[in-house]
Amino acid sequence: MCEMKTSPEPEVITSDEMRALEQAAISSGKVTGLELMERAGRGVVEAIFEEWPALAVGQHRAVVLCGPGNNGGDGFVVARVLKEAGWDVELFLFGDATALPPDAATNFERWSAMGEVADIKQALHVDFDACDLVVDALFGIGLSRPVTAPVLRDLFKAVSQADKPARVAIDVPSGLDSDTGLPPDGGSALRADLTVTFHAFKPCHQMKSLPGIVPESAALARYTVVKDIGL
Ligand SMILES: NC(=O)C1=CN([C@@H]2O[C@H](COP(=O)(O)OP(=O)(O)OC[C@H]3O[C@@H](n4cnc5c(N)ncnc54)[C@H](O)[C@@H]3O)[C@@H](O)[C@H]2O)[C@H](O)CC1
Ligand SMILES: [K+]
Repeated sequence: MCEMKTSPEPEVITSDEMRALEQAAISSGKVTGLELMERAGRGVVEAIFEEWPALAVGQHRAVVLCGPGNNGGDGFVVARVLKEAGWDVELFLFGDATALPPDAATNFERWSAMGEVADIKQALHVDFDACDLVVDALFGIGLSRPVTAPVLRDLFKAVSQADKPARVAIDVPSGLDSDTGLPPDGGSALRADLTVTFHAFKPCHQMKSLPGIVPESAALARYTVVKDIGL
């Protein structure tokens, strides 16, 4: 069952509509992509503390999984904000840090000044049941093909099967197409307990079930919340 915590009239927009809104705001000079990313990352942390108030106090352990695009960029912001709050944060990157898009690269640098960036393969050695939080910043609305990389398939299974950690997806549970809510061509998808999306719901957040998805990679988000990023 996928519930959406929403205002009376939940707005739903497509990923193309979201990109157009972001681009218009940036082109108008109203805001920069970097500022939108900062607001997004801070909105994710806010949503985490609202959903799990116990995490808002004291020290906890987070694992942040970053991808090669701006969804990963949001993950670098989340990692930095949690570290600044006194958390123990481990960050793993899937992709080439030198090929990150500009805003993500800036946040890669900001994170690198305070913490390590390990290769995603190292995340397979993490005991996820010793973590309080796993942040999925691998893919958002830019997923363009099935997730088939073996390291990601193995990682998705390990995270999905862990009992302890709160699993939070940034924007979209990775591996799902944000407009269909399904993994393209039977690729893998990462389970989320909470998805934090921005400005408005996307069609994937309405999915009641994921027909045909491989059970152990069930990606159905229990809850989706929308955070305003000032668009
Ligand atoms: N645009 C903005 O100002 C903001 C965006 N936000 C966040 O950005 C993502 C969308 O970022 P984008 O770079 O367009 O896409 P992704 O990060 O989701 O992924 C693209 C990246 O991943 C590669 N890729 C796609 N599919 C696969 C695959 N199956 N296997 C391997 N690699 C894949 C692709 O080649 C790209 O390199 C959005 O969701 C938000 O999280 C901010 O939140 C707000 C500002
Ligand atoms: K994600």
